[in-house]
Amino acid sequence: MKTFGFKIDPLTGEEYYEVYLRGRQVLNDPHLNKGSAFTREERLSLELDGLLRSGVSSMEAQLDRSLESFRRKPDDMERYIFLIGLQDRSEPLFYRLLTENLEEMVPIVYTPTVGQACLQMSHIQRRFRGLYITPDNIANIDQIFQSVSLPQVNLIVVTDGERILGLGDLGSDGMGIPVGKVSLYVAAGGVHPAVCLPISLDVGTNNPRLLEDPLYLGYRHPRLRGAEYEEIVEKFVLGVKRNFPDALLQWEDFAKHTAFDNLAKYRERILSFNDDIQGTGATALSALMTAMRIKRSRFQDERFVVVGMGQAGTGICMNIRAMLKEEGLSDEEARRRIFAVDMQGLLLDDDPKLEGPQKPLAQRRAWVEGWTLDDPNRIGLPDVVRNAKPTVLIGVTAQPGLFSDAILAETARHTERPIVMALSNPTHKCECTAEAVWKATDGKGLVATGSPFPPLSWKGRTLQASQCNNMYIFPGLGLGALVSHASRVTDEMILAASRAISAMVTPEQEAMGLLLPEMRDIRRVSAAVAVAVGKEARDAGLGRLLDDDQLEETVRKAQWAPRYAPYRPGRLV
Ligand SMILES: O=C([O-])CC(=O)C(=O)O
Ligand SMILES: [Mg+2]
Repeated sequence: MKTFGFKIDPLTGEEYYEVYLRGRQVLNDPHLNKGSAFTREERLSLELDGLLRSGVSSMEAQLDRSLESFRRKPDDMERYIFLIGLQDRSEPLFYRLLTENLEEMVPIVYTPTVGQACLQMSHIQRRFRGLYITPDNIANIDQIFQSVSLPQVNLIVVTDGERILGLGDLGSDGMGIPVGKVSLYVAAGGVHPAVCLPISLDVGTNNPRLLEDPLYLGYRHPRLRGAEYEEIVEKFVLGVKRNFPDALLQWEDFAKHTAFDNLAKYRERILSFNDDIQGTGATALSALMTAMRIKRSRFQDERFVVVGMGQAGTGICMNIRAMLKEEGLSDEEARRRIFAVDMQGLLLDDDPKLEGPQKPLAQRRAWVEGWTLDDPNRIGLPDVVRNAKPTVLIGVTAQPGLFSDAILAETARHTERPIVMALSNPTHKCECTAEAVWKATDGKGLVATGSPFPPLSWKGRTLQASQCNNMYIFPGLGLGALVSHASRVTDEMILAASRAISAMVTPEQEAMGLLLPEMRDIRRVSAAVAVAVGKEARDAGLGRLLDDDQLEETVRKAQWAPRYAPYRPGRLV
């Protein structure tokens, strides 16, 4: 049942919501509730008289009150619970507070605190948000989708919870992630909250801690695998296509194999992308593009060590390879510059366990013949760093401390300005701290991390690490694909997004070592990404035929600024 619709008064041109609820139902709907800010007229017409205290607050006064409550909370988890509570009471107020305090609040509703929240989700759960699809209810998917009260659905973020950040299988406790991603779609991208739907595809969990926890709220069953798993995903995707034909689907925090399989299987069939492979890969590429500009270097002048061949690591390697080839290198020349390391050590071309996407990334055995090794049977990270002399070190392993002081010092011996990207989330999974890189490089290292780190004063300068997080990509990518009516998300659109982000880093920011724009500019960044994506979609014949100015105007208008719309009572349904 729809609770409201977007309307324009033909007489005055006024935009308003036509509201189909009355009384306490209005107050219980987070899209509609304005709390003490309902005007006297709305209080009468929507039957709220007597349900609210007499005073009428402005949104500004409500923001002051909310900020006061937020800052009174003793720790980040309590701040998270407070903000989710506010989101459940009033979305416009929550989003206004979030957009006005991005740097303070994004680390709470998103990485890293959202990770802590997911670890405890069944213990801190308040209201439920979005949809929970399980093997028990998949047969009713049409009914479930039809019951969504949003006026329309354009954006879906779905997880099956098997690889939540670097925290592993959290079952449907992982729903915090799609919820957090939607919060950033709205706050950073400007997508309207009433078109966004987070979904948990809850196919069970293999996490014994959850299966044994009496408070666990998910589908209490070992994970579906193989054909059973594929069938539920297929039914889910078909259900999305039938019920929300204009929606973009974002795959989030699946385990590696299902992430690659689902992306390959569905990217041509439904407008979709995988945030962890493509989003993280594209943000890392942006950061590298900026680093090349700072160092006045080219990709072909660098040697890249990438540790952790999961989704992000593979996506990053594929992007680096694409750039090397764009600079004119052959396949073999590109291969020589990328050292991909996983569980087994350096990937080598004669390894029978190599997976499909890893094959072009493996080093030739003959090329490493002369290397000095700690153990002749395995080429570990220290061996790679000592012999390959990387200029770029990228970690996506969820192994804290992997980039030890010794590894950083060895890297710094061979290059003055190493680029170090410790991308695992949340903070306690990071391969190294930003400070450790600066210490090892006398403040010269260029650093990006997945979770935020504080700046550091170093010999009279302020050094900053960029938060290399897919939040720079996905909100604008989604917005651009949607407003340009793209039929699918191509690699070229994502590359255009990477370039747009890097182009926004100013020379002053570069001087501080920043590789990505600052978070306070994220809405502008998302707009630039959306425009770049829309242009690429148009030029490839996959999107609307708008000229550049029209595209910019469309994106500008699409970005919702959180505020209360005026309400008028609609006929009750
Ligand atoms: O959510 C984040 O902060 C980045 C991300 O996608 C992940 O780590 O899986
Ligand atoms: Mg993710």
